[in-house]
Amino acid sequence: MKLQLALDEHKLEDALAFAEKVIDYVDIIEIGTPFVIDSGMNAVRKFKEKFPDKEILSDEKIMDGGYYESQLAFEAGAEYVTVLGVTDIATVKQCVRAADDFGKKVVVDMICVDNIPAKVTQMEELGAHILAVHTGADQQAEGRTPLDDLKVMTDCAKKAKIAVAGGISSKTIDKYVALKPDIIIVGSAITRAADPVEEARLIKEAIKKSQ
Ligand SMILES: O=C([C@H](O)CO)[C@H](O)[C@H](O)COP(=O)(O)O
Repeated sequence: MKLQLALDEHKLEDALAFAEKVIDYVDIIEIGTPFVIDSGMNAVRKFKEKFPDKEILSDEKIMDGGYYESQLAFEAGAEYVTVLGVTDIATVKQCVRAADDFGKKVVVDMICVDNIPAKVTQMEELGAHILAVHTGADQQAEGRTPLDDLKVMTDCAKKAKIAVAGGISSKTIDKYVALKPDIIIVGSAITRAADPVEEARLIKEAIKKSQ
């Protein structure tokens, strides 16, 4: 089980310095969507240069132009790119084609997908590598969590790897690791913590204990 650190709100130089502090606990560094909007593929390149042994995810949440937008991430050094599960199947197919051409992976973000079992079947049929259960920041603000969707996903996914995101912290991590996803994604609980290193350490410890 890997820990993915989502960097959403930092500027590039601050993000690089922040990541340095917690890097020992992190397997995948996510260049989060707001960060991609702010710094683009330059952030992916800079993170890959500074942390060549870590995997990088470019959280583009692709909605169209699947091949080209995936290619941008992979050429910049990302191992993973995200596409939205709610988009047209043609776009997901193009992302998967790009990932296969570059030897990289596509993560389908299931945010706002209503029928998770049907979408899982469709995504697995077209070869999506990872499916991410995701309760977005605005949904979290209304009191929602990704736990129930993760249960549904673990019951129906047969071959894709599973990731989960949405307000997970050291206080809630045990409920998520118990369902054995392949990747746990944590953003604000670490980046906004009073002590980010301790928060990252506690989360990584819970992951290790569950294995
Ligand atoms: O994908 C994300 C969100 O849509 C903002 O871009 C976050 O990176 C993801 O939800 C993880 O962050 P937290 O929910 O703060 O843990």
